[in-house]
This record gives sequence, C-alpha cells and structure tokens, in this order.
Amino acid sequence: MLFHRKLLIKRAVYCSCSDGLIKDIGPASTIDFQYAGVSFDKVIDATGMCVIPGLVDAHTHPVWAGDRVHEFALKLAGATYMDVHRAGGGIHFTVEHTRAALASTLLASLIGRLGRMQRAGTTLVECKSGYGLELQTELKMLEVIETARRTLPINISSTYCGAHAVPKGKTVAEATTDILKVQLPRLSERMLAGALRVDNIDVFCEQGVFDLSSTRSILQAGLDMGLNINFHGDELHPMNSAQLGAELGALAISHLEEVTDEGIAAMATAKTAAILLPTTAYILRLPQPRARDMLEAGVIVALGSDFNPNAYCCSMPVVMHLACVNMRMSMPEALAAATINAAYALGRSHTHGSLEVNKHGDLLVLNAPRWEHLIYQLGGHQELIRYVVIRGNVVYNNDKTMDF
Ligand SMILES: N=CN[C@@H](CCC(=O)O)C(=O)O
Ligand SMILES: [Zn+2]
Repeated sequence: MLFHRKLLIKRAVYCSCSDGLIKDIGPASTIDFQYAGVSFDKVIDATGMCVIPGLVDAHTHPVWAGDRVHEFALKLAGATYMDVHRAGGGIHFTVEHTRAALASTLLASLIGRLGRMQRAGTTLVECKSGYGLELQTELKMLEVIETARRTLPINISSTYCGAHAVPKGKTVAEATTDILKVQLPRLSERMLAGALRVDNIDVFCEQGVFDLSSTRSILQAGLDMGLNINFHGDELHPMNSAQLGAELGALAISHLEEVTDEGIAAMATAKTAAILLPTTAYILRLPQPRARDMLEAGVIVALGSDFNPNAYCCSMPVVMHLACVNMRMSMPEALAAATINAAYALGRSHTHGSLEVNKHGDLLVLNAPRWEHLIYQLGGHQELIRYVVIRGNVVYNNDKTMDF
C-alpha cells in the first residue's frame, strides 16, 4: 500500500502532512529503507549536505520607520550610544518616525526584514514593539507583528516593550504610570478579546532610562497578565538587573555586558536564560558579554541578532561567528545558543529549537559537508543555505535550477 506524506529529506528527516511536525528522524540507512516506495509531496536528496535545526533569533526590534545610517557615522566618529540618545537621537529619532508611519508601511518593511532573516536561516524570531512609548503606537506596532504572525510562515514570539525609553516630556515615574494604568490594561483587553497575542514583556533597565524599581513594577504587572519576562538589563552599567530578573522568575535577560558575578550566579540558579547580542558590543565597541563565565556557571546562553536601527543585522550565522570570535564560544555552543537555548528563552523549547520527533519540522539544509561552515564562512550564508523549511514546507529554495 502506498502512503502519501509531506516532505522527506532523504538521509535525515520526514515531516508529516497534517501538522508539519517531525514524524521520524534517523540515520540514512534506516530512513531510506523505511520509506522506500512511500510517496511524498517533496523529496530533497541531502546526500553530502547537512541538516540542522532552523535558527532561532531571540531578540529583535524589526518594526520601525526611518533608518539611522547618519548616526552610525556619528558613532564611528566617537559618539557613544547614550550621547546620541541624550541628544534626542537614537530610540527617540525612531519613535518620531514610527509614530508618524502608517501601519501598512510598517508591515511592508517588517515583511521585507523577516524575509531577509528567513533567507539567513531564521525560522523562529522574537519581535518587539517599543518605538511608540504611548498606547496608540505601541498597539499599532503589536498589531503589525500580529498580522505578520498570522500570515507569514516564520514563527514569531511577540514582545510588548513600551518601556524601551522614557518618552520626551515625561519623567520615569510618569512613563511608568502610563504603562501600568493605560497601556497594559488596554493590551490586556485586546489579548482577552483574541485580537492580539503577546508572549513577553520587556523593559530597558538602564541608567537614564528605567531604574530598577520602575522596571520591577512593570515586569511584575506583565507577569500578572501572563506574559513571560524577557528584558534588557545590565547593558551599559551594572544595574542588578540579573538579580531582579532571577528573583521575578524571568525567562530571559538580554545584553548583560555589565553583569556581575552575583548576577551570573542568580541567573544560573533561577534558570533565567542570558540572551547575548554580539552585534551590539561589536557596533558600539562595548566590552564583550562574559559568555565563558556564564557558560561555566551553568547559565543557559542564547543568542539574538538585536536587529534594530542601531544594529542592522538580519543574519544569525554572522551573530554566531561574532559569538565565537569575540565572546569565545565554541561552534557547538554557538549553534545551541542560536537554536535550542534561544527557543528556551522564548518559552518554546518543547516545540522548537531541535530536530526531534513531534517538534516542528523547522530546519535548514546546508550545501556543505560540515555544518560548521555556516559559522566559519563569515557572511557566506547566501551560498550555503540551500533550503529553509518551516513546518515541513520549503519556504526558501536557493537552488535556482529546481522549482519547488
Ligand atoms: N538597548 C536598547 N535597545 C536596543 C537598541 C534600540 C535602538 O537603539 O533603537 C538594543 O537592544 O540594542
Ligand atoms: Zn534590544
């Protein structure tokens, strides 16, 4: 009897038609023998190639209008991130342009950016709001993310980041009250009505932005609404963000360039993941996050591109390369950080981040004899990623001679 199934990657994996989950995985001999004579919608012969899990990008800011290429020049000339921010640029510049932009314009640019990420191997991506800093624009951004989540194949974890900066004309206390009394209640209504799905809450906990006590109250309010805590901490100054996150049961904290030993120990005990962002330290010439100390202390280390107008990078292979060279991670550590650990940081490690039976059929077929080429070849992913597969569907085919 002939069975009809969705996708067989010869020598590796087979995904089911009905739900796009991995139904079988194993050595070439077993898979080839077991499914000989079975009919599939698509068959990929991966002989001589590598099959790895789809990459997971645990930290991005992909919804915004107005680039900041002019600020890149200022920073190259010596201005710091906070010099630009205090002068009314940085996040404030982007807020001004994003408030003025139509949702349709934001959606079109988001689709383009997510397409670039997908072609670079990302199959699950965290997407933040945070360039509105008031109810209307924060909701506009979250709705744009929601539309992308419902219509594109790429998996999205959505994050409310209304505390990304203190809006011009407001104090920290006023901004915190607006978030607690205006933005979060409205967000909760929209979520309960089924109009929006939001997974995480984020705050930029930093000197001159949100202090520890306002960060605590915003994160706690998000937690009470059922959101996962996943926030920016200890980036430019040691703020005891790591200890706060561990105490609140945060799923993840990002940046951590300035984390202390106590913070590292607290995160290891609480199983709070560290999302390290090699592009930020590289572009801003910051001290590198202490990946080795974290790994040795048993912290779950994940990676993110930090795609935003300050760090314009859509490529997790480049991020893994920087993590290996600048943060001294090994290539297997970087791959784990960009797959299963990043999925953990997003609360998705039971369904994403590794090739296992009953997980999502999200994977990459690499045109290389060893998977390490994806990290070793700096900026070379365009030549290496042959197929990107999400839920058993080929969403990107880099073989110009074949038509899927
Ligand atoms: N540090 C705060 N937020 C972003 C930068 C956002 C921006 O500059 O627009 C980050 O993660 O690097
Ligand atoms: Zn960020």
